[in-house]
Amino acid sequence: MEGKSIIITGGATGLGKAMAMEFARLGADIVIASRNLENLEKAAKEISTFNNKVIVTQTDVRSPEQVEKMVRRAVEENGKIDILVNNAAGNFRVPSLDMSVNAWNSVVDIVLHGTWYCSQEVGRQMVFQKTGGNILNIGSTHVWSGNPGTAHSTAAKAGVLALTKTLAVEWAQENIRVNLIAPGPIEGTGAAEQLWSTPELEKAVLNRIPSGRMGTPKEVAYLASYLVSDYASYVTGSSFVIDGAGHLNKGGV
Ligand SMILES: CCCCCCCCC/C=C/C(=O)SCCNC(=O)CCNC(=O)[C@H](O)C(C)(C)COP(=O)(O)OP(=O)(O)OC[C@H]1O[C@@H](n2cnc3c(N)ncnc32)[C@H](O)[C@@H]1OP(=O)(O)O
Ligand SMILES: NC(=O)C1=CN([C@@H]2O[C@H](COP(=O)(O)OP(=O)(O)OC[C@H]3O[C@@H](n4cnc5c(N)ncnc54)[C@H](OP(=O)(O)O)[C@@H]3O)[C@@H](O)[C@H]2O)C=CC1
Repeated sequence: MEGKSIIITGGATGLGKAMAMEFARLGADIVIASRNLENLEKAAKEISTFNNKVIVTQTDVRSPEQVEKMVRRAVEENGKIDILVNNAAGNFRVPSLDMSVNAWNSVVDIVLHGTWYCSQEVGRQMVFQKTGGNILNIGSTHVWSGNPGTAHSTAAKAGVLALTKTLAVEWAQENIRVNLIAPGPIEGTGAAEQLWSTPELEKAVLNRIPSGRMGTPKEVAYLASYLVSDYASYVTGSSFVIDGAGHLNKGGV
């Protein structure tokens, strides 16, 4: 990945930071973008231990203007963009019948609209560069299984899956690959804080996973590294589940 210029939204925490660390270890230059500047600067210090270039840009992906600024900054600093990882997301548990309009909008705006704004802006830049490139979206297994209490996130991630396939087909002629990783529950992340914060919930989540444990952020970062690298040069429009078989029937009677 030496010389590759990679933007990771939500790259200061959780899975985004794990991907940023692994891509940096492999030699890439990293741009991390999210809202909390303190988190961004703290993460940048850690990511830059690999002696590569790390840029932070305070960005709310819900704002097309801020996304445009993020892309401009990345190009100013690194001369181009090779890879975008749409990882920023919001989620919380709320029964569908109690969900306010703002609650629905806040999650759909981050997950679906944010992914679209970033993809379109970066896609335009990649076409302008005539270099091709690739986009990796972070989805979720609950798109297929459903997940009571997170209707906003489930619906938005389903939109991201459909967008992945559509852009893969539309942009293949531009040599832009678009893929998606669908993680199941991963330990030590923002999802853990939002979705299984009590021991009872954690036990219930664990009980559904045939492998008997949650995934780690590093395991997701390894899969991401493959997908954004040239090893995956013929892989586009695909989604990859990483969940210890959690989306399958656990078996037994
Ligand atoms: C389990 C099996 C696993 C199954 C497998 C695992 C699947 C996991 C899939 C996906 C996982 C993830 O995405 S995990 C990602 C976790 N990380 C995050 O969420 C980090 C980012 N989150 C955030 O910034 C916030 O939580 C978020 C609310 C989304 C956005 O913040 P904002 O400041 O923009 O929004 P706010 O103004 O605070 O709130 C907007 C509205 O939402 C409402 N709202 C906010 N939190 C609420 C809550 N807990 N319950 C009800 N309503 C809430 C507020 O009251 C507002 O509505 P009104 O009062 O009406 O105005
Ligand atoms: N961890 C898990 O078990 C699973 C995670 N996923 C997906 O993995 C990805 C990472 O989640 P995870 O690491 O758990 O969660 P985190 O909460 O650690 O990461 C979410 C990141 O998104 C950023 N973000 C949120 N809203 C915005 C916004 N409006 N603009 C820019 N950045 C924003 C946050 O930073 P800030 O608040 O500073 O803006 C934060 O860094 C998400 O796409 C999530 O849906 C999917 C399935 C399971």
